[in-house]
This record gives sequence, structure tokens and C-alpha cells, in this order.
Amino acid sequence: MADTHPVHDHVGGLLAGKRGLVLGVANNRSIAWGIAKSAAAHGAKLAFTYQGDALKKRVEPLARELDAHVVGHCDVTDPASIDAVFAAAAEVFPEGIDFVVHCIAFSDKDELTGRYVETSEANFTKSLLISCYSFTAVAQRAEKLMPNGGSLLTLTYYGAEKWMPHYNVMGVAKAALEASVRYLAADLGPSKIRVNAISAGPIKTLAASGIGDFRYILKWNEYNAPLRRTVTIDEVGETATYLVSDMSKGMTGEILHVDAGYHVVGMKNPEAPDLSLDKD
Ligand SMILES: NC(=O)c1ccc[n+]([C@@H]2O[C@H](COP(=O)([O-])OP(=O)(O)OC[C@H]3O[C@@H](n4cnc5c(N)ncnc54)[C@H](O)[C@@H]3O)[C@@H](O)[C@H]2O)c1
Repeated sequence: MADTHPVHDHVGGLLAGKRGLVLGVANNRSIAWGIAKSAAAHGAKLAFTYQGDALKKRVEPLARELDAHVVGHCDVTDPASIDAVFAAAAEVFPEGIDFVVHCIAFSDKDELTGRYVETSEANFTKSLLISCYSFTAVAQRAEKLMPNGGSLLTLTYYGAEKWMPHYNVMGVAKAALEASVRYLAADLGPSKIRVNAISAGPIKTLAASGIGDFRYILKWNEYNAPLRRTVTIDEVGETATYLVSDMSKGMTGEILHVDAGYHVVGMKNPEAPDLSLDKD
């Protein structure tokens, strides 16, 4: 029988006493930042990585706002840099870590417009490496720092499940990422490590600015999602806090949609105005 959960466990916040590593903050519009803010507000101690010196300058002041550590540069195409940030995380958190948040994706912008069938082998390989395999690479390192179990979280998009305009190779990468959530959940479950994903609705971030007709996509979601709006990084953050907290301790291998309900819609809302492709 599952043990009961005393209410006093949550005194000081849902994540009180938990330590987490956050990969993928680029700026204050990043989904990873929304997650970090919520996790810190719920009592977590955090460590951030950054990709390259340009983002270091943005990540360091954000980390200071949350009294968080910065454990260095991580480019997931360079395995040594992944090792280095996990080694640094083990130093700042000698007791181990409780959760890792992976908010990393990349595709050549030129291939996020036009037809998927034109995808080059080089961009296919790079997009899958950065947007999918990196989560598995992170899980390999995280497992070693989670002797008592933990929670791994990644970010996906509905373009994994259905065709979306311009999402192209990213849709294929996200489908593979979602499948890897299930395989990792099965592998790591016996070690009490849970693996889940949030499928977020479209949000205007640096990465999203690479997707063709993104403003049109946002508007379409606003008019057609059941809640008649898009979602915020703070809302994704709150769900992420739930997924890395003990509140969700019976869940693994799950993909939760935080998309104002868009994933249940099968057809345009008849009351929604027609949209033109003038990009506003
Ligand atoms: N914005 C959206 O509409 C949306 C919707 C659903 C899912 N997502 C997913 O959310 C995640 C975060 O994206 P975001 O929208 O917050 O954008 P963002 O640009 O703020 O974050 C993307 C991050 O990926 C990192 N990254 C890219 N290549 C990397 C590499 N080689 N090594 C290490 N890091 C690398 C960047 O440094 C950046 O921090 C991504 O997985 C994205 O696909 C975004």
C-alpha cells in the first residue's frame, strides 16, 4: 500500500529542501525561467547552466534574483561540457539533486519554414541531437546524482502529435523526445526517478521566434483554444513545480498539456474570425 503523505511535509513550500538543476534559460522570456521562478517560490534551491558567454551575461543576473547557483557553460553537442556542469552541480549540492529541468531545443531556422520533406541530413541530425538525445544524455548524468530518486522534466509541443505549419523537423524531434520520456521512465523507475514532460502551448520566446508565421500561430491558438487565450511561462512553471514535487509522486512517463486546452480541439471555432497571413 502507498504511504500516506503528512501535510507538514509541505511546510515552507512544495519544493522545500529540494535541489534542482535547470538547463535552458536564455533570458527572462524563457520557459525555463518561468519554471525556475515557480520552483524557487516553492522553496527549491536551484543551479543554472548557460549556453555560451552571450547567455552567461543574461543568466547570471537572473540566477542572483533567485539566490541560485550558476554551474557553468553547457552546450549539449559537447558531452564534456555536460559532464562539467553535472560535476559542478555535485559540488554545490553535495547531498545530490532532486530534479532536473531540460528546456533545450534547436533547429536551423531556415528549415522551420517551407516543407518538411526538404529537411537536410545535417539539420535532421543536429536537431535530434540537441532537442531529443540531450535529454537522455542529461538523464545518464542525473541518475548518478539522485541516489534517493528524483524527477526529470522536459518540454515538448503538440507538433509532436499532429502536423503543425513550419514545425517540420522539430515535430519529428519532439515525437522522439516524447517516446524517450516513456523509455527513460521505464528504465529509471526502479531507481525512483520519475520522467515526465510538459507539452506547452505556443509562447513568444527566443526559440519560438525562429518558427515561421509564429504570430499567426499564437493568434490561432488564442481564438481556438478552449480557454480562448495562450499560456504564460508562469503557468508552465506552476505545472512544472507540481511535476517535480512529491505531489505528483505516483506519476511517470506522462506528457501533460499546458496549452489552454488546445490539444482537444479538432476544428476551427466557428465564431473565431478568419485570420490572414499578414503576421499580426
Ligand atoms: N516557446 C514555445 O512556444 C514552446 C512550446 C512548447 C515547447 N517549447 C520548448 O520549450 C523549451 C524551451 O524553449 P523556449 O521556448 O523557452 O526558448 P528559449 O530560446 O528561451 O530556450 C531555448 C534554450 O535552448 C538552449 N539551447 C539550444 N541549443 C543548445 C545547445 N546546443 N546546448 C545547450 N543549450 C541549447 C538555448 O541556450 C536556450 O536557453 C524547448 O524545448 C522548446 O522546444 C517551447
